[in-house]
Amino acid sequence: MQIIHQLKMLRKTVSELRADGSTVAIVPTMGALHEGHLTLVRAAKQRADHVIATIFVNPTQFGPNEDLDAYPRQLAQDAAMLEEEGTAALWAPAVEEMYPGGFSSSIRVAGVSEGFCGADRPGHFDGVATVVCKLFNQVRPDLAFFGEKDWQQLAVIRQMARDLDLMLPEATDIIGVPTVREADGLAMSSRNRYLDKTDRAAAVALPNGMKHAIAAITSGDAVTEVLAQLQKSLIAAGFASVDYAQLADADSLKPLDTKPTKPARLLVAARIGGTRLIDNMAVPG
Ligand SMILES: Nc1ncnc2c1ncn2[C@@H]1O[C@H](COP(=O)(O)OP(=O)(O)OP(=O)(O)O)[C@@H](O)[C@H]1O
Ligand SMILES: CC(C)(CO)[C@@H](O)C(=O)[O-]
Ligand code: BAL
Repeated sequence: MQIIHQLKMLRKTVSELRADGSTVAIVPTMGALHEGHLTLVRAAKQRADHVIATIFVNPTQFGPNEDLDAYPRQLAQDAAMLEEEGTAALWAPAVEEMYPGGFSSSIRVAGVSEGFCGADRPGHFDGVATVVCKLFNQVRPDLAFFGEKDWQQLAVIRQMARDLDLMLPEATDIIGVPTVREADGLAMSSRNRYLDKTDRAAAVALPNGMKHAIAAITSGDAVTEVLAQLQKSLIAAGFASVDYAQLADADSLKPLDTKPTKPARLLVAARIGGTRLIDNMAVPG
């Protein structure tokens, strides 16, 4: 597996991989890889001849008081895991390679980026959309794989790709991969490693509370009461605060206050021991 830090070299590698008509899939990440990321790589390998993984801790998607500096960086370990999965190349640019001096563009995806994490993390999805658009232009993949764990991110990327003509038939098809969970149900996330033992044990209240809430909504309980109860149960379990716990249309992410009549999503972000965890689950409509 080639580890590439220069855009010039990336372009050369991509054209070599494509020379015989092979297809290329991209798996964008911020590194600190876990089984969730590797599942994306495996899904990509099944659908494309070659997989290019990217590792870039993108400064423009972090707010001023967020964990940009603390975010785990372990390139050698990540590279070994990707190599094991048969990844063709790892694109790991430095910040200056991605954002050379004078960089001054930004992509804003209105609507779908505005509530939920977009409301709690101003500018976050502008940073995500801009860097993902750059990654697509740098690699020009046939397929791109993202996790459903970041449901709103996936919706933002799909909207951007539609709006800016980045999707098939001429360019990139975007594939969402279901959330990979720990044995107790907690969604895998690089940030789980911030949790101490007590908070890690308490964090299981998030998926458990969500499952309970979905069962209650499905059986006809009032949505607003169920969501209020979910928030209370998270605080009782040891979460410090709940940024949002909301039912929404699965595609448009428009909030819903009543039992859904078409596929919906329960989305939650909550903080425990200084760590912000997100999760989402399907709610049948
Ligand atoms: N548990 C998971 N299951 C499926 N996909 C995942 C999972 N965790 C992350 N991904 C996906 O991997 C890609 C890279 O995500 P990222 O590197 O931010 O990892 P992360 O674990 O989500 O980290 P963070 O703690 O920053 O949220 C994204 O498309 C993300 O949705
Ligand atoms: C898509 C992404 C790699 C863009 O930096 C990031 O937001 C992530 O890891 O989910
Ligand atoms: N997994 C989403 C990237 C972020 O939280 O910045």
